[in-house]
Amino acid sequence: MASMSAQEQDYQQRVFADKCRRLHSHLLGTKNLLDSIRDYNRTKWPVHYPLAKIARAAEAQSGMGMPSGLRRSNSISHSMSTDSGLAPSPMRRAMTTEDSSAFSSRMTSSDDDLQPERLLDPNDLSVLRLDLRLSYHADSDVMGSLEESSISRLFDERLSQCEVHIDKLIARVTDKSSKILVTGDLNAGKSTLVNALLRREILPFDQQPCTMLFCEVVDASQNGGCEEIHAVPDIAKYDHADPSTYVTVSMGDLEDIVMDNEEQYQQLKIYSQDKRSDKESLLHNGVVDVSLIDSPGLNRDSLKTTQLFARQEEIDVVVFVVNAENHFTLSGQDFLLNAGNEKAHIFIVVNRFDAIRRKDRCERMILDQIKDLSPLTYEERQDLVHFPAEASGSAQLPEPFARMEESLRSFTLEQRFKSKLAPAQRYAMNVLYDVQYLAAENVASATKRIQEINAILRESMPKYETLLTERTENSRMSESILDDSCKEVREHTTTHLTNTATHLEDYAEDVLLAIVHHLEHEVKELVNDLAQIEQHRRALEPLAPSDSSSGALALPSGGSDGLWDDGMASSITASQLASIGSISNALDTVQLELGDFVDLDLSHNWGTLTSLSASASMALFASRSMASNLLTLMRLSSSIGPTTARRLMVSAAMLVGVSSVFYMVSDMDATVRRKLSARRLYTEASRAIRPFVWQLQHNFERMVEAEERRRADHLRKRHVAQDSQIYFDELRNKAQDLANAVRAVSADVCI
Ligand SMILES: Nc1nc2c(ncn2[C@@H]2O[C@H](COP(=O)(O)OP(=O)(O)OP(=O)(O)O)[C@@H](O)[C@H]2O)c(=O)[nH]1
Repeated sequence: MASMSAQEQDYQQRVFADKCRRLHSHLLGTKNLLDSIRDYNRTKWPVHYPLAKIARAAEAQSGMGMPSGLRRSNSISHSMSTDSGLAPSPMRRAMTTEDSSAFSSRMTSSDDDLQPERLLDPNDLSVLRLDLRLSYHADSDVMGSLEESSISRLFDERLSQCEVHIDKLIARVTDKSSKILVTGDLNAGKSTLVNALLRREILPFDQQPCTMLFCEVVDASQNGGCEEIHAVPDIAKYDHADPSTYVTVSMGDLEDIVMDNEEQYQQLKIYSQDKRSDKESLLHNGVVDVSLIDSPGLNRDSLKTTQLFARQEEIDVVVFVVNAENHFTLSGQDFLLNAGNEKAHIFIVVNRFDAIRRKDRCERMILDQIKDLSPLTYEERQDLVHFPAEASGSAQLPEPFARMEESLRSFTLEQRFKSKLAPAQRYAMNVLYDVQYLAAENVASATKRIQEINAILRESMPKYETLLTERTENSRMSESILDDSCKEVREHTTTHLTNTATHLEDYAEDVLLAIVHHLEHEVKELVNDLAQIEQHRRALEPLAPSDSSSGALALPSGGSDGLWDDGMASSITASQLASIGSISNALDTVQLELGDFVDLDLSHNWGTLTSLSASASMALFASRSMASNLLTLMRLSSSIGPTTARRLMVSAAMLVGVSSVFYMVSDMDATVRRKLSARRLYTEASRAIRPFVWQLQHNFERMVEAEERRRADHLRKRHVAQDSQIYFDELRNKAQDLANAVRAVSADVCI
């Protein structure tokens, strides 16, 4: 790669600044989209996560016979996966499973430097894939076993993580410096390489593993030109202007700290002066501030490896140092596979190559490995894969090392877009592809939901309409039944009572006639007696003085001979009450009262009653031609004895009493008719039946209300689904537009 002129450098600076600005804006847009999805997921529509499809994709992936190292585990157990911009092909969303064979043939090809083909099924997610530690199968209904809310919560967390990562990418895009991570297996020669690039033996090196923490070598100009070593316990809080965030270490103690660090420091910041010119120095080069980070061996322990992965977003260039004697170990392969997802291009330095006897064979074998592990790196192997001889620190470096150094400088400086902006661009693209994919899934899900609800509403409509009709019909019918029932009760009651009253009347009449006959007999007997007495008196008349002054009938009055004493009255009243009480009981069902049958207010009506009874008795006497006999009786009463008169009067009193009852009973029908009017019977019956009608109508109302609530609930859900359909459709379009804009940032990457 030829060096750029000052003019070219200036132009490239401006282009780079423009790309940074655009990418920064798109990253913000992407973050806003995620924010909007989070909000929607929380408040309106739990985002449908296509677990089953992803499970099938995972199975299809494993069915394609990919090497185990190339398969993604179902669980994103590695934090690298969280942060990586696992790049899908622009075509991957359009692919179907039928395309999988074609897909597999494209696995190692590339149509876009920034969009390396993913080793994933098209129906898959990358950045927004959930960390579900499940062993699921395509056939199993995983969604069914997981609460929708749990998925929603996990998805919310994933979105949150993505937003945090985008914030870091934004910080990177606006950062004016570049970080080069030097990594590789234990004792591969990482520290030796960094020292060679710095032309100073700053970092300790040894035949045995010695680097125990990350050592970042930064140009001293970033520390006011002062050479210092800061041991940083918490790199997230580090501020070189705040001494409380680090411990200053002398150059003499550096080796001890690097070799013996026991987790007390996360990182060393080594501010070093490079007295070389900008053209020669990698740290200060006149274009961008570069720092070199030496790291512990990948296979030292998982903790440091994890830390390394977690810090991926801060790294612009990865220099992977591989020991030519060991080739790529498993940990090295794993790193390249994962790092390659975000850092499509890895700068590879094959160390200890000088010690190899069959160099061509070694070179071929290592390149073959690289071809599998990092296809894009392999494609640019001329610039990115180097086999330098050991840099001994002498002023005159071997030619392969000089070429490697120039390539690294060029890769870092001239292709900063690839090394610095591309990871952010790739990550944003992956997020936006995932958003499009999820948006499409949710549009489909919402559409399906709407169709289901429409089907439910359609199917339930006849039932609802029938219910409404039946409610109206029931209301009308129940009123009609009520009316009919009341009429029936009224008629039945009237008939029954009339019959009862008639029977009572007949009975009373029979009793009265018997008494009348008895009385007639008594009167006849009495008349006969009187006739005999008369004869006897006439026979004796000459012997006795005449007493014609007492010709009038003298009824006994007062004392125990009184006919209408209270005892008699109460006796009649009690018997009347007793007989009529049974009727009252029989009529309880319609809540009739005794007073409805007879006028029992005797205290007020007694006078009327007695006079009417007397009239009735007289009428009976008249009808039986007893008037003359009675008149005779009355006329002769003065001449009969008290015993005979009492018999007569008792019989007469009985006649009067029975006549009174007869009157009351004979009047009962009229009283019943008067008091129990048709309207009253109707009202009473209605009052008795109405609660059942109300209950029936209430039950119908409740059924209608329940159905209406169900329908309202479905309508509400359909409304939410329709909103979601619109929202996710718009989201898909926005994500697509944004993805195009992000892609366009790299359009003029080569100037
Ligand atoms: N022959 C040869 N030896 C090398 C080369 N590079 C490094 N070494 C030696 O390999 C040993 C380990 O080198 P380091 O730089 O300490 O390796 P490292 O990868 O930093 O080791 P750790 O940080 O402990 O993982 C040292 O003795 C170096 O002199 C090389 O290119 N050729």
